[in-house]
Amino acid sequence: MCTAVSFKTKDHYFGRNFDYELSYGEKAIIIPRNYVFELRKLPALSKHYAMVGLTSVFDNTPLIYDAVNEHGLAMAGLNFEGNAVFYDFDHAMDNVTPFEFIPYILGQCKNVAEAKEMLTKINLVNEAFSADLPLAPLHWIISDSEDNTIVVETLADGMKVYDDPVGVMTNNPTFDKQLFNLNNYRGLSAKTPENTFDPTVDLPAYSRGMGTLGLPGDLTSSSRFVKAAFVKAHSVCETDESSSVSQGFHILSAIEQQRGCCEVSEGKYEYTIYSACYNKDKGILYYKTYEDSQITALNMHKADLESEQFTLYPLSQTQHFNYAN
Ligand SMILES: C[C@H](CCC(=O)NCCS(=O)(=O)O)[C@H]1CC[C@H]2[C@@H]3[C@H](O)C[C@@H]4C[C@H](O)CC[C@]4(C)[C@H]3C[C@H](O)[C@]12C
Repeated sequence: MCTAVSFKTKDHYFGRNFDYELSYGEKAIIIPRNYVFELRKLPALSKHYAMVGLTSVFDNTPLIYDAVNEHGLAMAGLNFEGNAVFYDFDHAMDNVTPFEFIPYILGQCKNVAEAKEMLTKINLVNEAFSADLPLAPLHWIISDSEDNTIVVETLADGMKVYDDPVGVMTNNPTFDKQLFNLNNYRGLSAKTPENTFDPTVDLPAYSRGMGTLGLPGDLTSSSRFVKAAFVKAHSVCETDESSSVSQGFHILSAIEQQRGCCEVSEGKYEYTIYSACYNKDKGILYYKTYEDSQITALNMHKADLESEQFTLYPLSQTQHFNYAN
């Protein structure tokens, strides 16, 4: 399971939990403007926007999970098992493989409006990276520095591009159903509710937080969608960078997964391998891993963005303690 959330304070942020039972050797990456993205069905992208993100690398090729580009457009791929369909080659379209989709969009679009325009020409073609790395059944969230957010799903009846008014995406079911499900929680509130149940009966508010009674806390993708949307909608925080990034991780921690609670096969557990929080305006990736709660920051603007080589940064996987004595 994974969850992505966009939010804003003074700047605009985009966060993502990467939840899974195994790692493909994820690393942080800065990809400069002149790195040549070879494409399977289209001419290479030899000049494009720079980006910072999280990726695995196979055959010296970055296969990006989530990233933000130098114009503040962010994108992430999340599992969409059983729903994602990729299509046969279409001569009338720009055929892009699913593993090329994130760099293809972030390399060429400044914002969601440009991405929407580009999506009208894209056919996500059913070609895997290699025999060892089959097609990943993903859907994608794309969010810009004006906080416009869309979700892209390729279903049996074609590509759907949904406006995402809550700025949240998880996994199944399809996005329209996820959004509709929020209706079931429209009565939830950060405030203590009045007794409308039966005002003639004494029903005292015996606890704080009674407005959130019924907010799901389980690990299903539909519950995580509701919880992330509620927490984001009610998030209150100072607008400076430190407070905003801290708040971003607090939002993500509301739907993080502790190892042991979701067994996906005998002895294998899904857990939050990393949480990433991007400042879209400043091109900074902040991340934490399951093993290291300290926040690591990677600022793309501190790299040479005119270079032709990407730079990889191993994820920190040892806990950093602040010893008080
Ligand atoms: C499984 C990951 C998504 C995490 C997630 O959503 N988990 C929820 C599981 S569930 O719905 O609740 O069951 C996705 C995100 C990015 C994916 C990877 C990236 O797309 C890059 C390559 C793409 C290759 O085609 C397959 C390997 C791969 C390395 C992918 C493996 C896997 O599908 C990843 C790691």
